[in-house]
Amino acid sequence: MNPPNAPGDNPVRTGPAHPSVLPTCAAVERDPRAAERSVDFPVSVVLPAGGTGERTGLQTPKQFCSLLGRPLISYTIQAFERVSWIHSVVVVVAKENMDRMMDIIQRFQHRKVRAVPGGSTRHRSICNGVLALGGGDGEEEGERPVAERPKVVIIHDAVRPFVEEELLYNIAIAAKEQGAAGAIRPLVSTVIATTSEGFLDHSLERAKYRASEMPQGFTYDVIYQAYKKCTESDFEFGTECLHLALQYCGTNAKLIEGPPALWKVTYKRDLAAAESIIKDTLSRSACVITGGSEPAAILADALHKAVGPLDMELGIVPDLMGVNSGYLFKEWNFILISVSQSGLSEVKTILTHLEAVNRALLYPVVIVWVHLNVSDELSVSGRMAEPGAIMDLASAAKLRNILVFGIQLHQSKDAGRWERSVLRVAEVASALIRGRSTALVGQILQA
Ligand SMILES: Nc1ccn([C@@H]2O[C@H](COP(=O)(O)OP(=O)(O)OP(=O)(O)O)[C@@H](O)[C@H]2O)c(=O)n1
Ligand SMILES: O=P(O)(O)OC[C@@H](O)[C@@H](O)[C@@H](O)CO
Repeated sequence: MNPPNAPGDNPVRTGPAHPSVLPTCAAVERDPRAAERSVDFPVSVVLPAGGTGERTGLQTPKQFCSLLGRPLISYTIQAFERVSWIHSVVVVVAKENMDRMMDIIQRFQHRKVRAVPGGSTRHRSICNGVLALGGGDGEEEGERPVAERPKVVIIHDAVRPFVEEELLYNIAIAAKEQGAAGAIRPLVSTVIATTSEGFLDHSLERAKYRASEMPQGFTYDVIYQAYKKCTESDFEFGTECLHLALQYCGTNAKLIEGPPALWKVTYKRDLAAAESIIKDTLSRSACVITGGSEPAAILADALHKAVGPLDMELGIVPDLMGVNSGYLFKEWNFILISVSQSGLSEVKTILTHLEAVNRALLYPVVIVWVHLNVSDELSVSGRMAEPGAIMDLASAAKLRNILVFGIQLHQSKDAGRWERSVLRVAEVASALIRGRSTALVGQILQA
């Protein structure tokens, strides 16, 4: 690949279309390009988060375990507060976690959310959440006027962070029409019944059964009455809200098959899987900033053509001013190419922009700073800022959830060497964006 003629610095978007709705992870805020659905009745949400997460084997309840520096429950809350037609969210947490929950709501600036005390079982916690929507304080029922109660209540385990607006909409509409609705998935394993001695008694015909997942939706009256009428045994041992609606309200829930991403974080491995999905979702696009210089634009164009290793959507711009400031939002990462003496000033400028829009509030932003040495000197540090200054800048940015990594590249007139260097920049930049390893922050890697 020979260095091409300098392309214009027009924004170039390549690769897969930027997801308008992130199917596996809530975007920072409601995506204006997401299909705008309207719901003409009030919908509220109950997120049961009062468990201890015993099956993870961890001290911290799984809903509070961090994924990319942010508690799992914050991702789930975000998935709901970005939906414009959802009126309010009630998070139900154990009393001993109430302060922690309030801190999360405040720290991550969650809106439409309030926390109420949970119960000793999942059903008791969900019931407390439903009572809170009716005007109670989460333990005693209140008498909020019917007009102020939600028409539909969506119930969703707080440890299921991957939920799409489209499914929520379908569940809410079906719940209003049928009284109850629930998400289902095909069974992966066959269900069998055992004898008391631990032997196979019989197996169920898998094709006739489905796994009951979340979200589920109910008209407020159905779920309220179901909890009013259910037994202590239901509260103590039950796991299925749809069953309560059928048993105590005669309501057959409408079942809606959801996407594979509905799974519940149950075991420790599920936390790692969830973080990996979030990392993948956040690594789908990068904005390449050239500063308007010709050598940088040539490199940017070469990166744009090296789509293989850098398998992500690229936008190429000279700066982040004017219309280009749009790249400061959503899930864009940044590849900043500088050829100036130190280049630190360009990094400082982009850091200022990112902080001005509070972009790193909900998840870490990656800046890969590529220092293109166009001088004849071969020395690595010939024209670059002192490594110490770079580390100081990157360490300070890391405290603000912005990860700055460096790549040193020497422009070569030898076509073959240049091509190899460009591919290395693409590979290293891709690995840094996808890996988001805080251990490499401030390091200068060689391309
Ligand atoms: N008393 C309880 C128990 C569970 N839950 C919530 O119900 C959801 C699904 O329950 P589960 O996955 O079983 O969570 P835990 O009970 O915490 O897990 P474990 O059984 O491993 O302790 C979780 O968000 C959990 O926090 C709750 O609100 N109140
Ligand atoms: O039983 P657990 O408390 O682990 O999880 C709750 C699940 O049973 C529940 O989320 C779905 O099956 C839908 O009811």
